[in-house]
Amino acid sequence: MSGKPGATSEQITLTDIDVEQRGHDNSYLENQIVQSLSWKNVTVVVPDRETKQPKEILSAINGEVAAGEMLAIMGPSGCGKTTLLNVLAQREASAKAKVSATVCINGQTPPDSAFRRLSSYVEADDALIGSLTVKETLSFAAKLSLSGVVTATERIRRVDELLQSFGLMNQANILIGTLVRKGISTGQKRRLSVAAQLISAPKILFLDEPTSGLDSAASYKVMSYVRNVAKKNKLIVIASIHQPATKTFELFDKLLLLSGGKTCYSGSIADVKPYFDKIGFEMPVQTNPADFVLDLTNIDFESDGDVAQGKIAQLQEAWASSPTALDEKARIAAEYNSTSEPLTLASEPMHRRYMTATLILLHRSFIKSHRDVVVYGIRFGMYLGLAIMMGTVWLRLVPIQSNMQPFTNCIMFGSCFMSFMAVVYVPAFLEDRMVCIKERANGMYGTTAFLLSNFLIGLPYLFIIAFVSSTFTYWMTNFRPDGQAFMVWVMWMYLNLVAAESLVVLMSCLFPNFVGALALTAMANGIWMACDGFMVQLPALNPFYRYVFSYIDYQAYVFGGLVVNEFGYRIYKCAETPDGCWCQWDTPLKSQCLIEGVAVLNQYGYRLGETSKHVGITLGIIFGMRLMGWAAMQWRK
Ligand SMILES: Nc1ncnc2c1ncn2[C@@H]1O[C@H](COP(=O)(O)OP(=O)(O)OP(=O)(O)O)[C@@H](O)[C@H]1O
Repeated sequence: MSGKPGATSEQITLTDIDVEQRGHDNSYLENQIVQSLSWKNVTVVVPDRETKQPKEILSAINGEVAAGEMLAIMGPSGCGKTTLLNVLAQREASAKAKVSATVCINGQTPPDSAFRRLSSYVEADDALIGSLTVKETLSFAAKLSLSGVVTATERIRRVDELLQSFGLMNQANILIGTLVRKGISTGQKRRLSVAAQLISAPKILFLDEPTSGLDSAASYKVMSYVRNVAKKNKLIVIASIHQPATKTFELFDKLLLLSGGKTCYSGSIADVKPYFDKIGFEMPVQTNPADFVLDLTNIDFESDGDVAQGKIAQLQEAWASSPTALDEKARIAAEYNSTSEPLTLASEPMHRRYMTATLILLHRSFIKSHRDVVVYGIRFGMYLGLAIMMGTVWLRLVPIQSNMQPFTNCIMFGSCFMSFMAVVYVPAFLEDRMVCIKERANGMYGTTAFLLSNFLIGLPYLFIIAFVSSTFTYWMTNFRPDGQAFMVWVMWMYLNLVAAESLVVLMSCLFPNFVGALALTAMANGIWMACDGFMVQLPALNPFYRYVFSYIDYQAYVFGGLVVNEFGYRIYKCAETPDGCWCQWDTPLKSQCLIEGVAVLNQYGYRLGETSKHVGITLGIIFGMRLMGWAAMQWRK
């Protein structure tokens, strides 16, 4: 973005007090800072997907919106609406895009941080936590953006005001809805998404397709709530919108119509018809103006491509040379030239207070974790079922030679399957991640607070799962009957679950879509299972798998730890034969027809006395996976 050196007029300073002082008489939402938002020469060039040559997807777009006005950005699919909205909101326009643009508030180009404090962006798809109620959603948004900035009483007042303003008072205590529990309607979710972004009192609101997926009645309702709030508080609203009904279209004050990345109209809604009549595209009476302009600019379904392109070029040229366009350009330039003080921001960016944010997120995750069965409930049930199944399949094994292999198999099955079943966590983590991405982009908190709270909230639940499931498997199977040995078993199972969940988090951060994350986690589990030393003992493992995977295979350390726990300190009876006794392994106790379990450890290459080292390595692997997950989320910013 281009900046402007040496400016002179009123300086915009947004302090904490500034945020708080919005009246106890007036609404806190009231905008007394931003008089106008304008932009000139917004041009975006991307390397074309096929030819790799530079391709202009937005060309020299100008526009302006005053306080209290709502602007609709419209045009056929692919005309550049979202790209423009992203540029105006100072977000990444498109992958590898080169952006040249001047975006001004009151004629000044504010620093990015000031711009972010003054604006909020509501994305096309709602990212809400389904297990929270409507009121809780707003309360957490308030805590995350305003803790330490306004008092708790003021936060509650803001939440109530927003519930009232968006017609959500009657739904305040209703859950938003999860995969297994129906909640509020799609239109109510949209209103809630907008309301949640208003809690920090932005002066400019960007809405990406706020009515997508809604019928015309619900679309009208959403936009009329937005309009009422915007008018009452003099907010600027800029929304990209598809095919609104006449009533919804008329809620807007201005239209910016794009086609092929260029402007075909920019101005008031009231002037749409006169303008198009004047340039020779007469709008029939009783026609929805939104439908009319979209039909005019959409050439996707035209049979004669050259004629259609010619029509679009005619519309673009007509606009570029129109007196209205030239006036608008001159006005924006004059406003830009008349001011010069740089904008400053007095307070620290909110996400710096990550300890506070971590605690608030922990509280929110706690509510989600016990209300939403998908998070831990389903896993608890599955692990319990698996534990009982294992306990009954390998029921009451006595310590005799012929049961040494079944004991080993049970350890292998338990450690691998416990890890594998963590894939059930993928959808819950992806929901949280999506919410985090949006809240982070609006400056509410950072990746560290999110991943730290996500890690901490899992620890007690995973311990409960490990303890309860181990209680069934361990005692029903008849592993070494010793309280301390049981607790060592629980510890390894716990580490296994924490590592498995860390793997899910890493894969979901690297490939944040359901199928991708699921497939990769399953594949990684397959590799860990194959290289954990049971299928092929480590000395015999192919060097590639041995050196690339086996040393970072947490399942290998878990399997080894459990095998040592069972066989390191137990004696088994050899098989009785008609000739007396047959021992599979020679150990010092052979003369007594007994085998020391250590023989099994020798077979697998495990040694006693390495538990602490292996616990340390497993903790290191867990830490490494979490760190890589963090890096992946930061990298995808
Ligand atoms: N790397 C690229 N190579 C070629 N074209 C690209 C590239 N990146 C973006 N585009 C094009 O830029 C245009 C603008 O995309 P954008 O998402 O802003 O459109 P839109 O109007 O919001 O579309 P929709 O209404 O369908 O969401 C699209 O036609 C898109 O195909």
